[in-house]
Amino acid sequence: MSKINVMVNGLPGNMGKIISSSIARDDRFQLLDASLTGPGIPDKAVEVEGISVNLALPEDHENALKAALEKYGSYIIVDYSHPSAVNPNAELYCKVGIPFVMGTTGGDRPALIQTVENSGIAAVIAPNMAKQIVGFQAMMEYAAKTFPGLFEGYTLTLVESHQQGKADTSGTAKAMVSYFNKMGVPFETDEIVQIRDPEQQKNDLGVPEEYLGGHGWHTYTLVSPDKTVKFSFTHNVNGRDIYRGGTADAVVYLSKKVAAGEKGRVFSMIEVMQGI
Ligand SMILES: NC(=O)C1=CN([C@@H]2O[C@H](COP(=O)(O)OP(=O)(O)OC[C@H]3O[C@@H](n4cnc5c(N)ncnc54)[C@H](OP(=O)(O)O)[C@@H]3O)[C@@H](O)[C@H]2O)C=CC1
Ligand SMILES: O=C(O)C1=N[C@H](C(=O)O)C[C@H](O)C1
Repeated sequence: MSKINVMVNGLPGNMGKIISSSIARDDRFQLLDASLTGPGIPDKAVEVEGISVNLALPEDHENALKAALEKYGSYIIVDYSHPSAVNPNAELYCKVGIPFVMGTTGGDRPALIQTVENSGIAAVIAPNMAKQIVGFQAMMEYAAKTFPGLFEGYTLTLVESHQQGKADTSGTAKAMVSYFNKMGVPFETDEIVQIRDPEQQKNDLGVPEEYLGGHGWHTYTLVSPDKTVKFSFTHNVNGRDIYRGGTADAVVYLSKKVAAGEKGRVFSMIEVMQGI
């Protein structure tokens, strides 16, 4: 079976490094020797598992995508870049005609979906590629659909902790808010409590020292109107390894959808995991 060509954008960032390495080591995929990077990156190339990956600055992004088409023919993009890049990168992918997996959070999410739906390509878009967290999301989606208003009158607190350099509020947390809203809890994403102070993370939360630079901790707490009942849901991720498997599954899934002729379609990670 021929390999799936994959361009990982967002090198030399945290996720760009870990995902490109994972793709390069997986014999289902061929990592492309080019990656779109950000304006602040001085390096011309980075080495990934023995592959010298050329880094294209924003002014060269379109040329880099087209050059990769010339060199590799078809390929799929995995984007783990920056919230500010979500919409412009997606617009460029759609303009050049490259299907993509968008792991980057933030940006204008309704506009992101509209861009793909108005295009001739397909995409997988998900704020969290960890399959177990996607499974939890699916449970929340089921509860919200099956028992709307379930937590009417309850109050929600949502606390998320990430590494100090994280550019945005947790996209995972924002996605979960919509399920609680459907279950009768009025809550706005600007009420999400973000913890970014390493000392607080280490001393108060108990984030292990070695993961202060890369973790994603989320706790959702619901308390009844008379305060006699409390529900708490927590998912704490240390490091970034957990995102590898879901990202690979999303690439394989999208490749099959492209081969089936899907155009103008956005797929979620729940659909990827259901294989539908
Ligand atoms: N879906 C999921 O499961 C997960 C999603 N994420 C998300 O992935 C994103 C990246 O996270 P992380 O790797 O930690 O962030 P980093 O800041 O470590 O890396 C981001 C990289 O992208 C570069 N960049 C900036 N603008 C562009 C652009 N227009 N095109 C390509 N690259 C660009 C940055 O360059 P510069 O330094 O110049 O800005 C930087 O090198 C975040 O949105 C995060 O929330 C993270 C983990 C899991
Ligand atoms: O920036 C991160 O690290 C993560 N970002 C994603 C998000 O914003 O939800 C997923 C995970 O929490 C890690």
